[in-house]
Amino acid sequence: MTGLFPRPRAMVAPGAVHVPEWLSAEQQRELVVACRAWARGPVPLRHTALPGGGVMSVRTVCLGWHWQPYRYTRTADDVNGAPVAPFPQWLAELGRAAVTEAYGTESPVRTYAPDAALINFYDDAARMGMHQDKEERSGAPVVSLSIGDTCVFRFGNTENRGRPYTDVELASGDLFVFGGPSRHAFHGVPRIRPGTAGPGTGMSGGRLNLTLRETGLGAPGPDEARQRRSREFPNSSR
Ligand SMILES: O=C(O)CCC(=O)C(=O)O
Ligand SMILES: [Fe+2]
Repeated sequence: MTGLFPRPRAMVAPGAVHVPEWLSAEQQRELVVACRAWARGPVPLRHTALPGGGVMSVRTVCLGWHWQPYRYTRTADDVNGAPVAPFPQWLAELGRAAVTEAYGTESPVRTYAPDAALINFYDDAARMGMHQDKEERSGAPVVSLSIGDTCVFRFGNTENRGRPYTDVELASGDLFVFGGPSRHAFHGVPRIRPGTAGPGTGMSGGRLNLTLRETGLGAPGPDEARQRRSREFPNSSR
């Protein structure tokens, strides 16, 4: 929702860009509908079990690759063993548009090809501790889209969970992209601000966040396939 005061676009750290109100109201509603369908399965929205025995307060479902602490798999072995839902082409295109918005058309990340998404649902009490997104082998940026209640998003440094960090209010429709020198910055969500979402999202409460990532784990790309062919058929010109 457009507030009383415009919230300016900001470079929070080198490579970390906050673009307020990037998604239109219609895009937000469409994403909410899509997330509802993904939350129904084949893998349900669940509190991720942590190695120490606890569970995360956030509920999560994945696309493309299933994330569990601390790896990606094609099946949700810590939930119901089902294959993870596919990562749709339209979401990859939205991810490319987000990266172009953050870094400009001249940026080499025009080739951004996200193949995994974590869809996180936060109720009023949910939080996410400071962590790095580091199970990906690709150095490509992470694209984060927020819908529903505003949260405090803490964006820190690449060394440790503590200061220096910057607290950013992520509201419905906001885009946050972190790549380059900020790709492995610690970040987390210390607080949700209940009841702050506008009425137009189709959500009755809580906060939805989608992070899109390039895992670097997928099927071999053209270069890899070509190298393999030339190993197998050394006289081939391809
Ligand atoms: O909810 C957010 O804004 C951050 C989510 C996040 O950091 C993650 O899923 O790894
Ligand atoms: Fe993260």
